[in-house]
Amino acid sequence: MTRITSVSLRRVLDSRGNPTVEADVLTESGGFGRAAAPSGASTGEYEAIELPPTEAIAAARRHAVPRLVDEVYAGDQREVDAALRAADGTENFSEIGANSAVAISMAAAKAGADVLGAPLYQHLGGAFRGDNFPTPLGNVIGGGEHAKEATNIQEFLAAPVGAPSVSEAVFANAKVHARASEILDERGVPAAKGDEGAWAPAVSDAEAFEIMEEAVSDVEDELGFEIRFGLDIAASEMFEDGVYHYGDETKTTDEQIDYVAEMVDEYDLVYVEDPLDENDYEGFAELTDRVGDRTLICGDDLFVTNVDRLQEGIDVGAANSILIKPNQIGTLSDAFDAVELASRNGMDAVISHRSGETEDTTIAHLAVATDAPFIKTGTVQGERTAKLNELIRIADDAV
Ligand SMILES: C=C(OP(=O)(O)O)C(=O)O
Ligand SMILES: [Mg+2]
Repeated sequence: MTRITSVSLRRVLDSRGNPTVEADVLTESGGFGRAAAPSGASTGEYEAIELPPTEAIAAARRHAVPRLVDEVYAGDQREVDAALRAADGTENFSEIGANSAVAISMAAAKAGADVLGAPLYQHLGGAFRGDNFPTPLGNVIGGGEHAKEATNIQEFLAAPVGAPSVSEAVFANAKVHARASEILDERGVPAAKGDEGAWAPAVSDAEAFEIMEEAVSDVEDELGFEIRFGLDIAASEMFEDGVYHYGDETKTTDEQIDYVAEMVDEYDLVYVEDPLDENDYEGFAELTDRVGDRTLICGDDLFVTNVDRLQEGIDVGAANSILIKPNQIGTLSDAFDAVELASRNGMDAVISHRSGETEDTTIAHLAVATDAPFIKTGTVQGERTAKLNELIRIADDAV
């Protein structure tokens, strides 16, 4: 029933106005799935290769589509993803593009779910999924590669850890975002928005910490449940010539570790992503050793959703959490392998969007399917609310 009968690929717009790859997968019994590849700006050095969409589409039509159509069952995700890997023939999807691969992989999963009449999270995660929901990490203030002339730290993320439901968590983050805007106004600081819809004011990181603390605590008082915050430092983007650049100032690796450890304690941070350069496993391990008992130290550019890099990290205790971005590795099977390796080693897997997104909602289902403790998918703005609203629908069982 789930035999694939057609795979079509096209260029569509992403949230930055760039073209990206969208895939439609049809099965013999009329199952249909559609998915689009997201795209990063602060991409990790070791990510799978994103090709220009026109090239990725042409290569996938030539190499992948003939291996899928009439050959593979959409209901068998491992078979779909193995066909994509075989069609590509490289380690990093440089032949057909991780953008074509991930779009097809996710579209096939949706087509498989459609045939079974099951919601995607259940098709991917099994019948017992759907009772636990991830806490959304909401990007409230940011800069780095996502906004010019704003903070050095890429993302200040609200984390409504005490929210009684996913819906209340989603609305809490929106309130923190709105409160941060009021505080910026009170301080006379104008703020545009960055790629993910976070405020991108020209303030120092120190001031952003203060604003976050105030916004989070005001909304916590108003709503009556615990809200904390966290960071994506995206430190690889700051690391040049052996030091971390904060505007005109620099920090050595030891100073960076001290700084992050101090911020964890001063602000009771619940989550810190990419605090150090993507090649610095030892630095990650030292920081995790210092503060890993009270916060999540998460590897994004460090691990790039790749089981080999994750295993290296596990071997040295480099983090206690991994960020999962399916397009960093190219297929859902590879992303699941990374989640499973993390969980077998007592690490949390956090599911994430990219800074360039579409209205695709696959990651909301992936987070529920994998029982993720957190999902990072923005706070406001259509391509972010698409995922957040999908989480609310899943919780409401109305998908
Ligand atoms: C979402 C992120 O940004 P990008 O997609 O630009 O890598 C991130 O770094 O976690
Ligand atoms: Mg990151």
